[in-house]
Amino acid sequence: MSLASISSVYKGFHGETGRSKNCFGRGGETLYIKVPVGTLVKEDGEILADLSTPGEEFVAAHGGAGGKGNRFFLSNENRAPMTATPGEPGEERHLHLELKTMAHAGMVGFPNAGKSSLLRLLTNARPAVAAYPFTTLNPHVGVINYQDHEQIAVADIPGIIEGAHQNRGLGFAFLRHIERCRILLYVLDLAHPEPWTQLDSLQYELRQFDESFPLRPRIIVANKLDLPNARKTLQCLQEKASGRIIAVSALTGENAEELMLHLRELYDGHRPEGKRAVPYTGW
Ligand SMILES: Nc1nc2c(ncn2[C@@H]2O[C@H](COP(=O)(O)OP(=O)(O)OP(=O)(O)O)[C@@H](O)[C@H]2O)c(=O)[nH]1
Ligand SMILES: [Mg+2]
Repeated sequence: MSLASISSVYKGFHGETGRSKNCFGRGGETLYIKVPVGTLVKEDGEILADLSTPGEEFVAAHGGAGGKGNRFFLSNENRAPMTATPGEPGEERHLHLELKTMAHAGMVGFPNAGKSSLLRLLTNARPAVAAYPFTTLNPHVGVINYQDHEQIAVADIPGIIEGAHQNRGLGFAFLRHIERCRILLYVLDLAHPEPWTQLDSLQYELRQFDESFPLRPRIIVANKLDLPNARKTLQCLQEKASGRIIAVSALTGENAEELMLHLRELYDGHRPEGKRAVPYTGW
């Protein structure tokens, strides 16, 4: 992802004083910020602008009015004016620019569910994996490469817990990184005795953030299928949750292909009768 480019232009009247010296009226500079996708936030946290069109420009601070150069004072009476006036100071502002992650699919799940492990299995990304919660502190994006050269970008964000919308755990501000994801992967942990409660909590937290989240195409991914009691827990989960559940093991790679194919189906929007998505063979 390219970083924001910041450009500035002088605003003001350029002039000359005397015969040889150049001088600018002291007007400030107008700062233009060009970002891929991001949010400009004021120091007090107020969102100033949501820049959602890649490459959109935003005037972050206006330059002051320029001063008048000596040419301005040129007249019939005064053919060589030596006067110039200072301009006004420009606007000064401290802004934070938060860049949003862009991916086709976003993974949400409780800490330790195995989101980062899955991203490592499916893509070229290498986020840290560890047996403690909140290992992931920043979003990561990996790309799944399909045999027909189609690519699907998947984002892994820090874990969400119950009450995240009230700032529990790491809060749910990270959800803004998957705001633009068309597809959501709910990653559940089959080591949890009741993963369906995780699903309910996740859906609830997501709805608090954005009403449209629960309406997006989703895949329920039940991870850690390799664990001893996982299949029994999976059966209960299938009875309690609606929609297709894909059980996988990020550890052994079991059913990873099924997950990738289903993701591709959702990505393509539909699967024409009789035509299968192209399996991934790069691993
Ligand atoms: N047995 C087993 N362990 C797994 C599997 N997937 C992940 N783990 C383990 O679960 C722990 C957490 O995995 P992570 O991938 O870091 O989990 P996460 O969801 O990214 O966690 P946070 O970043 O804290 O939200 C690690 O010890 C992994 O080795 C799996 O399929 N089977
Ligand atoms: Mg992680």
